[in-house]
Amino acid sequence: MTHIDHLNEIDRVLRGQQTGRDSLVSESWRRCVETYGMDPTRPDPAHIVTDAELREHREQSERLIATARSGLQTLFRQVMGQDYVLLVADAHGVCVDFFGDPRSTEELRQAGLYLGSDWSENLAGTCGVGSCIVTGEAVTIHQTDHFGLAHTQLSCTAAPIHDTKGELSAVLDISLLRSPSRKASQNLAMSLVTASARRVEMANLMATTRHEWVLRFSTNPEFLEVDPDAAVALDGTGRIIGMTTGARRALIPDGKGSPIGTRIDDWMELTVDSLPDLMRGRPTEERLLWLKDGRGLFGHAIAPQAARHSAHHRSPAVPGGAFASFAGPDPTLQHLLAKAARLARTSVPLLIVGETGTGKETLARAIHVSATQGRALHTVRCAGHDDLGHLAGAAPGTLFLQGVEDLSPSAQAQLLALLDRRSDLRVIASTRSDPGALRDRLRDDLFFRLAGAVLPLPPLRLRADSDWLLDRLLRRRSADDLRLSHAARSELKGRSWPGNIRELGAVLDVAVSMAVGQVIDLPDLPEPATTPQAGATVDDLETILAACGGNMSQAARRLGVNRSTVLRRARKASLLAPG
Ligand SMILES: Nc1ncnc2c1ncn2[C@@H]1O[C@H](COP(=O)(O)OP(=O)(O)OP(=O)(O)O)[C@@H](O)[C@H]1O
Repeated sequence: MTHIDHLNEIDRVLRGQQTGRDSLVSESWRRCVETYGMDPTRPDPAHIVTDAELREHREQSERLIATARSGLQTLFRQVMGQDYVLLVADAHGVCVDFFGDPRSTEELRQAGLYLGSDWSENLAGTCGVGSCIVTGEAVTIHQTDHFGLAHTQLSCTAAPIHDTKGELSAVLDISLLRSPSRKASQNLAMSLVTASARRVEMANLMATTRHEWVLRFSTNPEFLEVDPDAAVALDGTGRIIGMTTGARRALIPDGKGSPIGTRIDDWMELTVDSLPDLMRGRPTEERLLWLKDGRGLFGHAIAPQAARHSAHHRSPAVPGGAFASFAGPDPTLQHLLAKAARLARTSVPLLIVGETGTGKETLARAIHVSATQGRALHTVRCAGHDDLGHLAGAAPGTLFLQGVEDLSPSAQAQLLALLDRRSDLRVIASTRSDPGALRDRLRDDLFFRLAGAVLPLPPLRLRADSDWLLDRLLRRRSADDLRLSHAARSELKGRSWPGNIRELGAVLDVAVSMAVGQVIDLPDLPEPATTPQAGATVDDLETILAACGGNMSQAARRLGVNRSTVLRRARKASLLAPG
């Protein structure tokens, strides 16, 4: 095509005629003339920013460049034999990183394929980087797709790189000074550039969200762990706080809106508590995720890495990582978690003791996750499980025995034999019985194999962090920041919760669906499922009073007695000054 033909075609496109050009290209030509006032006949030289400006652009993209570099070097090695150059432009269109054959430096520089060249559409006209920035999509701008006559030899294929919030942060472009005339010759370039952009986004997400859960997913189980399609980062309540472009596309196929700030269970049949089931160690085919619209994907969860503390900061009171979201400001629980975090790194068998629904399994998973990144978690529900033969070939990792008091005598014997053979299985057991009663139910030799260290989880009525827990459970259930009225909060804090956190969760499920507007009020709460038990020990009374901040009426409601009874018992137990 001659220059005259090119100018004629632009003229025809401007007059609304179809010339067979991609609509993306003809729209860009229109913008060049009608919005930027450009003239295709004027030979526009490449726009190069000054050294000082380039330094500034590079400084702003520094982290991205560092994250992207090794992946881009690999990409460059793949394409350099075919005379491609590779450039990274920032979101303004300025080339901030560049890989090209040093022998062609001068020719490339003249074509504007060099550090500091500004490829924004309003300066360079229709071009790979500029059109990618305007459309937000991967594009190939091939030869005469370019607007300006100076660029009609080039072929440029560019893909956007978004930051973890979905904002455009850079453009990756591979260009050829001389290419075959068919645009389809650049299809391979398009696959390479989009795959590389996806990997840069993934590397950036992993580097910036180390202390959060990351859920990676893929339609293809074989590539799930080596090169997943997409990923989201989740905070401890399951809110999406970071994503790759692939994740936005998978969750919102029509591209309207952003999943940032929403909860993962708005999109998938999944809660943050089930993430440990998706960790490496379980066969990939079993790690299926279901999107709410029925599509299936394979998932791979990566647990938060514990925050590193400096030596003088190693207070056992603030365990991080998987333990961080387990409890709020309750000194007993914080102490327990610090102990659990230390024991997690050992092979000491652990026995977690607590009433139903107090979080024994949740704690066992947190210990597993923080101790054995990527190893298997085998959960055995001991009630009704008489044959443990299937564990003989279990992969190394954690063996969680849930409700160990229910192990039959024959299962106890099998378990002992298994533990003798398999030192690569770390045992965590949970029980609702107190350790004395458990010892009566198990063989002595087994009891002592399991109870290396005992971790007692307090029932909800004795926890001092009920405000924290209420807020956490509520955040996980409502996307629109529902609040509890003062009366509703006080009523919930006053209940005795025989079903503990599980029961509280179920009550909040009802309350969230009953609430009108932004506030959950008393009438939105379901009645307690059972009446409270009045027979509290002196220890319980003291702890409940402390957990209720000394509030006699709240303590009375938790215990199911009236206020004067609490007062009388507290005085009798010398918990209050007489008077
Ligand atoms: N620290 C926590 N924060 C939020 N939710 C929690 C916490 N601990 C437990 N839960 C929730 O409470 C419910 C019960 O937890 P879990 O199954 O761990 O209890 P459990 O003590 O093992 O119960 P059971 O003895 O009846 O099997 C689950 O839905 C879990 O997600």
